[in-house]
Amino acid sequence: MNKPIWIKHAAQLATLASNVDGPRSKTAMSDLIIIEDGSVWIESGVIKAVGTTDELGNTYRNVIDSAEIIDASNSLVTPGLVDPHTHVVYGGSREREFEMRLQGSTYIDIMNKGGGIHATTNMTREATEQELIQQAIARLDSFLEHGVTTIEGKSGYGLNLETELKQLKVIKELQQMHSIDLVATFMGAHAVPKEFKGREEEYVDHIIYDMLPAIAQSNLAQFIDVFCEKGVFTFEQSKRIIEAGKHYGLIPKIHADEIVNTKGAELAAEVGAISAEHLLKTSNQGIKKMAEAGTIACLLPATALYLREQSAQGRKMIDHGVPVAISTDCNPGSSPTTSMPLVMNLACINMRLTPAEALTAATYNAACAINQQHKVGSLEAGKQADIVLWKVKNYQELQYLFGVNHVKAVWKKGVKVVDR
Ligand SMILES: N=CN[C@@H](CCC(=O)O)C(=O)O
Ligand SMILES: [Zn+2]
Repeated sequence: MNKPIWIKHAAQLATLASNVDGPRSKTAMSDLIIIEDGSVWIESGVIKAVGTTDELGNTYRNVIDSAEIIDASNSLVTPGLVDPHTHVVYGGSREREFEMRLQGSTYIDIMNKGGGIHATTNMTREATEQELIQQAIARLDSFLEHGVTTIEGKSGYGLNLETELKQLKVIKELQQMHSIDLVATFMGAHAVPKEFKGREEEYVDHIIYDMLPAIAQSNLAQFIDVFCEKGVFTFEQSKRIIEAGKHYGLIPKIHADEIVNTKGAELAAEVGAISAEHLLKTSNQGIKKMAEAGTIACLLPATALYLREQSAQGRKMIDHGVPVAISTDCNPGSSPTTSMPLVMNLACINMRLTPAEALTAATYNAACAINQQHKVGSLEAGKQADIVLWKVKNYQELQYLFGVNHVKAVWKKGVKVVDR
C-alpha cells in the first residue's frame, strides 16, 4: 500500500468545501472556505481529512512517521481544476484559418466555405483511432501541466455514426490510459455535414432515429450537446435533438447564443439543460430564465478573445443569480488552448469575475457542470485527492500574475503526476 501523504503548512488551502449539493451562485461563489496554515491528509488516493497543520498533526500524531510529508509553505493549495467543455479529440489542426480570420474572414464564413468544423471533420474521419489518441494525449499532458485533473470531452467532428463512435471510444480509451479523468458528451449536432447540405431536417432525423439509439446503446456518453446557432441548428431543431437525447438518458448541454442570439439560453432553461455554453449574445431575458432554472452558464472567455469578440456578461450573470463555470473550450478552431489558468485570468479581466469567483468557476462549479461534484472540485474528506500546489501565496496572486503557469505540483488520486 502507498504511504499516506500529508501536505502541510499551506499559506492558503482553498477548500471550496460546500454543504450544498448543487452549484454555487451569487455571493456563495466568493467563499472559498480558506484554511490558513492549511493541511490535507491523503490515504489510498482519497482525502481523509482537511484542517490546519496543528489540527491534522494532532489527529495523525501516531502515524505521522509513516507519511510522505509535503511542505507547502508560502504556497496556495487548491482542488485540481476541472474543465467542463472541451473538444479535445480531433484530427489535424487549423492554423491557416487563424491567419484568415486575422485577414478579415469570419468564423461562420470559413465554416460555410467548407473550413472550420467541416475541415476538422474531414481530418477526424481520416484519422485512425491510434492517431487520435496520440494527438489527444499531448493535449491532456498539457492540461495536466496547467493543473487540470478532470475534463469533459465532446464528439462532434465525426458527424456520421461511425466517426462519432470512434471519437467517443477514443475518449473512453484516454480515460483508461491517462491520469486525467474524462467524461463524454455526444455532439453529433455540431454541424450539418456536407453530405446533408440542403437536407438539414433529414440530418436532424438521422441524429434522432439512427445515431442516438446506437450512441445510447454504446454507453459511451453521459451528455448530449447541440450547436444552436444561426446557420447551424435552429431553436426548434436543437429542441428536438435535446428532447430525443433526454429520452435516451443523456443530460443536455447547449452551445447557445455564441455568434447570434437564437434564444439558446432560454432553450437551455426550458429543457432543463445542466449547462449552457458560450452565451456571448444572451439577452437579459435569457439570463433571467437561466437563473430561475438553475442552469449553469459555462463561459469560455478564451474563445471570445481568440475570435476577437466581446466576452459573455459573466459579472451580470453572477449578480442575477446564474451559477457560472468557466472552460478552455479547447478546440482546433476557436480556442486551441489547454490553459485553465489563462481562462481564470481572462474571466477576471474580461468578464469582471473576482479572483475568488474565477477559482470557484474553474473548480467546484465546473465539476457541477459535468455532474462530478461528488468526486472532485473541492478538498473535502471522501473526495478524490486531486490537488494542485501553486507557486503563489494566495488566490488573488494566482489571478493577478496573469498569463503564467504557476503550477508547482499536481496530485491525481493521490499520485504526484506533475512536479515543476
Ligand atoms: N462553436 C462551436 N463549436 C466549437 C468550435 C469548434 C471548431 O471551430 O472546430 C466551440 O465551442 O467553440
Ligand atoms: Zn464548444
